[in-house]
Amino acid sequence: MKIKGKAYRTIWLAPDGWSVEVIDQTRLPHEFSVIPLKSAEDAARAILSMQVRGAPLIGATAAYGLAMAIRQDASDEAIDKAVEFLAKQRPTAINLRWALEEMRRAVQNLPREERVAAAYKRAADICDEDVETCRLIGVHGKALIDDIARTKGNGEKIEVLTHCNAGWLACVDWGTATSPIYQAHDAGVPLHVWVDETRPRNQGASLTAYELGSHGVPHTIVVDNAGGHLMQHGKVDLVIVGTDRVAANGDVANKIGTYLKALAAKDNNVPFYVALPHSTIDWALQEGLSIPIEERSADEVLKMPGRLADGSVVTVEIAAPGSPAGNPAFDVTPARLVTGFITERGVCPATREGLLSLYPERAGE
Ligand SMILES: CSC[C@H]1O[C@H](OP(=O)(O)O)[C@H](O)[C@@H]1O
Repeated sequence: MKIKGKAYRTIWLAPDGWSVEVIDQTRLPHEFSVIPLKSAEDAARAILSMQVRGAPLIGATAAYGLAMAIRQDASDEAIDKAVEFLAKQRPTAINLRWALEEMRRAVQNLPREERVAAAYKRAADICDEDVETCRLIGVHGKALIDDIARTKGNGEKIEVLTHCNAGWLACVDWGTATSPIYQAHDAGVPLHVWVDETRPRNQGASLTAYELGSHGVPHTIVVDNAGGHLMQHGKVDLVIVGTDRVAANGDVANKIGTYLKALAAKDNNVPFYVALPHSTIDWALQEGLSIPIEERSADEVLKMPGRLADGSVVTVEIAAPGSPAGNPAFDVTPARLVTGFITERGVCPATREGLLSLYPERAGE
């Protein structure tokens, strides 16, 4: 997507042809900072610190991290070690493990001297595939928005609520939950987005609002606890969120607070859709409550970054000194609360049968 008229992806090969550059998302929205990643260790650090974040982008970053590791040592042992080192950085998004296994498959049967080129090719393809996959998610999601617009009638604005950031900053481009929004907006569909701030790291207020504002999409930041109220008062026509892992039965792991939004949507008969690429489906997992939920630092709850009037960015304490804090980073929304999935292959019910209708090659797994 474009920032100040310049088109960006979230990760790209540096001019040296072997390292990569990424946008440091911990500096947004106050500072647009591009940082180099020159090793698997750099990639791991960027993933853990959330300089890069979002399931597809975590996978893409790890793919290049592994390619850089293979450039250093293409032995089977080194590859296995680098895969496990990168995979352990964040446990919930299945895209991390998916991308690393895709990379391993791309090189494992090759002679060592061919592995570096094959690794960089697969990492580049993972990025290119993600861009097209997210574009297609937008195509199918826009059709859904068009249907709602027809039902709502007389050109009224479509009100969409989203949680966290499942935008182009969480992917290589387009985003998952935001791709339908961008494509509908660009097609002239009148819409407005309620942006959940998404405590504790405020990916909504800091990243989704930054994205939508840069693209000219009308939006309003709201506190996480406002969503139910907005739905109760008929101010939400559709909820679209992203996901970090979908179990084979349709249960959805996503940013903490998603489950509560889904409960409010169910109670108010608001359609609740989850946008995802194929790489986010965990076909080996039969239900969602066994999805590992990342527990992050208490400091993310107890402290918050902000910009002072002089433009400097500081971190301030926002809680009672000495109080402990819990920080589960994700929750699991049962499939029964999900209206449907928006994927690159189309829209389906949030069931195993629904997923298999779009991915029949997975039957029998
Ligand atoms: C398209 S994946 C976006 C997904 O990732 C976010 O988590 P995090 O910011 O911690 O990486 C959030 O769950 C989004 O829905």
